[in-house]
Amino acid sequence: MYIPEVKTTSIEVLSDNWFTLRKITFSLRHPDGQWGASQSREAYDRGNGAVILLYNPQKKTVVLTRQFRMPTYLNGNETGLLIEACAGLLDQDDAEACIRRETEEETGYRVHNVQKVFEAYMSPGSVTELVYFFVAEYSEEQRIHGGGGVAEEQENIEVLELPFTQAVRMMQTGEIRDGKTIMLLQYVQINRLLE
Ligand SMILES: Nc1nc2c(ncn2[C@@H]2O[C@H](COP(=O)(O)OP(=O)(O)O[C@H]3O[C@H](CO)[C@@H](O)[C@H](O)[C@@H]3O)[C@@H](O)[C@H]2O)c(=O)[nH]1
Ligand SMILES: [Mg+2]
Repeated sequence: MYIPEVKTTSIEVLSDNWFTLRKITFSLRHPDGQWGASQSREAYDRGNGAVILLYNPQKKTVVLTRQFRMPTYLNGNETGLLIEACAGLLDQDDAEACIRRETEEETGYRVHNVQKVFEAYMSPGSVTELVYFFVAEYSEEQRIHGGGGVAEEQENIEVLELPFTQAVRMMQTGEIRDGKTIMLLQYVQINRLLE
């Protein structure tokens, strides 16, 4: 594997509103030692994220959320509503602390053991974000409120508890079409956590 040397010649901030869009101009050194031509790439920095799938081995159910996602509304999702596993941006927290907080805010469950299963860049050509993936068992006793997200942020998150078999069907029909959610549902399938 050849690891290229990178020479960054400029970083321009194109937008710095809620998150930051930068244009980076750079060149890479080829295996023959020659520097390649200068190239530019835009990179959208919205920090890193974490996502969790809650599953109940007794009931064979999972907890998902439904919320309005403007970028999907702009691109073919007629209602803008998207079914997703609970997720959030890291802020200053580590990934596990973040996902515990988000789980409580969005779903109303206070989970005990959370297990990290993998991490992934979700859009590596354009978005810097690295997402940390977790699963956790949940039960009714762990429910401390109805969930719904942070009111001041107008999150309006609906909490869905579905039979796992139904969630799997919804991936096949396209009713579930969020990447991180599909990855976690498939993790549960492959590792037979609900059989
Ligand atoms: N005002 C304003 N608010 C924003 C903007 N972008 C996001 N927000 C708000 O910032 C909050 C972020 O909520 P989190 O729960 O921390 O993040 P998330 O939006 O659920 O993100 C998760 O899902 C994303 C999509 O799959 C992931 O990309 C992300 O990593 C994370 O997993 C939400 O209330 C969202 O509406 C913006 O441009 N302007
Ligand atoms: Mg969220």
